[in-house]
Amino acid sequence: MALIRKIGVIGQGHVGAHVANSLLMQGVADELYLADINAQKLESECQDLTDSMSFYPHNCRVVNCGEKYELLAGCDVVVNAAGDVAKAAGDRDGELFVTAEITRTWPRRLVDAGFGGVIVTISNPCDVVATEIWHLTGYDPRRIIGSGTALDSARLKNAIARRVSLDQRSICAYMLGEHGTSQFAAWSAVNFGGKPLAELAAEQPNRFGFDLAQAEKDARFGGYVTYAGKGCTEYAIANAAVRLVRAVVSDEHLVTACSTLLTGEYGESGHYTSLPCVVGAAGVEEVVTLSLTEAEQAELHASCEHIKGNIARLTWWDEERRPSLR
Ligand SMILES: NC(=O)c1ccc[n+]([C@@H]2O[C@H](COP(=O)([O-])OP(=O)(O)OC[C@H]3O[C@@H](n4cnc5c(N)ncnc54)[C@H](O)[C@@H]3O)[C@@H](O)[C@H]2O)c1
Repeated sequence: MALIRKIGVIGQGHVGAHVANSLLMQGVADELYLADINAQKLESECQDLTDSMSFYPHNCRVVNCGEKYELLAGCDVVVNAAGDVAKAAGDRDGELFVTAEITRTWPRRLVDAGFGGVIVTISNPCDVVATEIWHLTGYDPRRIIGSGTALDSARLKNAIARRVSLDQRSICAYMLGEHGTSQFAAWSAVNFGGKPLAELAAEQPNRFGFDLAQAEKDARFGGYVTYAGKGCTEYAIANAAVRLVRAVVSDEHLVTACSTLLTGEYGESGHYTSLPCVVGAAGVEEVVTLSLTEAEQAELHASCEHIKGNIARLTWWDEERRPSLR
């Protein structure tokens, strides 16, 4: 019996539509289940994707699920990209009350329909939404992955690669903490083929002794550069999310930054944020705790405080938790 890979995408805006296209371009899905409250947009996206089927590497059945989230219950992975990106123009937190409300709709319906897969959630503020999905579903937290700083880490590699003239994929570098402005570069962990950045900077200061603060700023605010001219960011986040989906469906045990529930790492617990994680069929299988410097740990704590502050703004949170979690 052939394995049928079923992937769902909730929200067919800029990001969700690119996730769908990227999944098909990379041949990751055999069946694609798309949902959105905007019936016309959804129908148009389904038409455009199926019109492209002759050009994708594999055939795929595309299912228009409308708002029937229950139809996604058989998926191996569901990607959440529902939101209203216009509200995030100046700050991702601007979408807090919008995405928090949206998240009160679909997760329970997936639970009640017997969903047994992994959720990759993109919608902002990413760490808060991931925490909320965990609270509302009561799932094993490893099954809920926030895309978190997977994207920001790619932006950091882009910023470093431009300065040192190396392939981005050959650089090990992480932005950690919140997928928001409180994220930070874990410079102490940056290495090239196993050689730490600090050693290279001492040996070749002209090439590797670049301005760390400026490179970090490029990563932290790269999304706003993209947003400024497009009113959204789409290619990089879609590819980052599909990378996570591939790691799950192929049980890759991929090491990547992503947002996961903290359970005591660096003294933090009870909410999602990004650390390097091992991602496979079960979702987040392990969290990699780095030997962060004291200054980096202070940045992580500040980032966690910001996420916890946003969670505290959602006053209905406790009443709506699933009983098993009270
Ligand atoms: N985590 C990241 O790195 C990252 C990067 C880019 C965008 N984002 C976030 O991803 C989300 C989507 O971004 P976008 O540019 O596609 O936004 P968008 O406004 O273009 O599209 C959002 C889509 O969600 C749909 N939607 C709203 N409520 C829904 C519901 N209850 N069920 C199903 N669909 C619903 C809308 O109809 C719309 O089609 C936003 O929250 C955005 O901030 C996150």
